[in-house]
Formats: sequence, structure tokens, C-alpha cells
Amino acid sequence: MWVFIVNPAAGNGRGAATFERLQKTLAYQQMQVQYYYTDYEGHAEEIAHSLITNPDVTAVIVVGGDGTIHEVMNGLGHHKLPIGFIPGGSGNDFARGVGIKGCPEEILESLTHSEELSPYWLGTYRIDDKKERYFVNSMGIGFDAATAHKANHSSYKKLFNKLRFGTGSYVLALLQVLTTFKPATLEITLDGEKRMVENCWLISVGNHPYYGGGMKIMPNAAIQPDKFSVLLVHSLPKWKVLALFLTVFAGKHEKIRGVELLEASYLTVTSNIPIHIQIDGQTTTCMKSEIKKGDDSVSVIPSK
Ligand SMILES: Nc1ncnc2c1ncn2[C@@H]1O[C@H](COP(=O)(O)OP(=O)(O)OP(=O)(O)O)[C@@H](O)[C@H]1O
Repeated sequence: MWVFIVNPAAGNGRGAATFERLQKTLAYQQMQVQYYYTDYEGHAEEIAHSLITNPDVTAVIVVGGDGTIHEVMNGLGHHKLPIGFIPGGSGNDFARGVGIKGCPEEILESLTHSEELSPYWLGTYRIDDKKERYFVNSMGIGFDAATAHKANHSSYKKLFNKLRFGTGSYVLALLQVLTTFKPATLEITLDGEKRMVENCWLISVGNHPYYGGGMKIMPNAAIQPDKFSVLLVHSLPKWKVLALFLTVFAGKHEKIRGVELLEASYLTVTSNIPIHIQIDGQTTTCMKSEIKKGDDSVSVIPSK
């Protein structure tokens, strides 16, 4: 039995529209299917968790955005249920990262014919002293998280989503945050090596290159078991931070002085004041975070 977890609200209704299209296909009608719509934040995680002990589940297909896949991965944990993804969100960086392309009908067709599974290594994080959780795409601390927070809570996000230009709200929020943001002094350990980073704009950690709806923020990130890509931006004047984000879509920002592209499998970041943090695009604040590459992989159904 194939289980669909659908976030109808993802992408400002695109999740629901995508699933309606899938239901009309022959591929869908020929599958043995059970589907669930999510009703609230955290619901996808609860549904996914309830599937772990069900021996009839062949695979879980997620229709939604990055927030939905984040919840499903946390609900399933390292239980080896194959996971397929059909983008229905506004950013869809997970789809970009794992190379999912095409219209929903093509993706479903391809998922049903896929014979092999691709391993995908999640990261784990713990912020302050809360429970450890998984992240799927990336985490960011500082300026990018403050920008994501502003975009998520903006009145214009809905409008940009309607126009199918989710990145527009991120760019507008970025310009707003840039005028007031103050870089912080952070204590960072990278695989046990401690350093104080003054005037730190941001630290980003990624399982693949994409962030914010297609920005290639960590151009050298590859899906792999041992290391994350880590982007550190510090000691830059504001105009250079703007230049950085203008070049980021092309992945050329690594040439800017004050931009470091590193690798690590274990990081800690400590601040003496609460700072913004984003986890797969969802934001909060914290003073301490601990980030690790997960030991085990989940199985993603590839679609070509
Ligand atoms: N029925 C619902 N109504 C409103 N919100 C929901 C519902 N079901 C789930 N959610 C919440 O919607 C949020 C956004 O979902 P998701 O991230 O998948 O879409 P998106 O933000 O449009 O896409 P992306 O993250 O790729 O930009 C999630 O945090 C989820 O908890």
C-alpha cells in the first residue's frame, strides 16, 4: 500500500491542487493507496510516525513543501520506509537537492517504476537543551534565519506564492533585514576545533546545495554520509552581503573575501544573546545549537 501524506496548504494551495492532479492519473488509480491530508503544523509528523508499525505500507509519498518533508522525516526517523516526494510547496529545495524534476504526473509515473532506492543522509540538531531532531535540507544561524523569519511572517509571502515566485518574498525580506541586522560574535566548534568569529553574519549547514527556493548557498555540498557543507560569512560590509546574495543564485559567492566554505560532521554554535536560527526554512531563536551528520540514511525513491 502506498501512503500519500498531502499538505493541502503548502505553496498557498499548490499542495491540494497537485494531489487533485495526481488522483486523476492512471498510475494513481492503479495503485493501492491510502491518503491523509494534514490539518495543522506537526500533523504530517504524527501521521508518518503512525505508519512505522504498519506492515502493509510499501512507501510514503509526500506532497507538499520542505516543511512537510521535514515533519515526515522526523516522524519516520530511521525506519527504512521508502520515501517519495512530489513538490507542492513554494520553495521545494529538497526536490532540487535530490534532482526531482518534471510535472507531478511525470514524477508519480517515475516513482512507481523506480526499482532502486537512493540513500539520503539527514542531519540532526539540538537547540538549547531541547530534544534532538532531524533536518533535511539545511540549517542557518544569523542573517539568513532572520531573513527567513521576516519572509515567513510577512504580508507579501502569500502574494509572491500566488505568483509562483516564492523567492520574491525572501529577496524583499532580505533587503528589509539588511538595514537593521547587527552581526554577532559567535563561538563555533567545527569537528572539535574552537574559534571565535567576530562580526559573524551567518553560518549555514547543508545536506545539499539549495536554500530559500533555489539559492545555491552551498555550491559544493553533495549528498553524502560523512560531512556537511558549512558556509561562514563574517567581517563584511553591508553592500558586500548584498552582493553575496546577488551572486548566490549562480553559486559564485565563494570568491568574496569573508566568505568561507568549509566542511564538518559535527558543529556547535554558541552566542551570548538569542539569535535567529532556521531549520528547513522554519525559524526560531536560540543561544546554543549542536549539529551532527546522522549516522544512518533514509531511503528516497528517485524520480528521473
Ligand atoms: N492544513 C494545514 N493548514 C495550514 N498549515 C498547514 C496545514 N498542514 C500543514 N501545515 C503547515 O504548513 C507549513 C508549510 O508547509 P510546507 O513547508 O510544506 O509548504 P511551503 O512553506 O509552501 O513550502 P516550502 O517550505 O517548500 O517553501 C508547515 O509548517 C506545516 O506544518
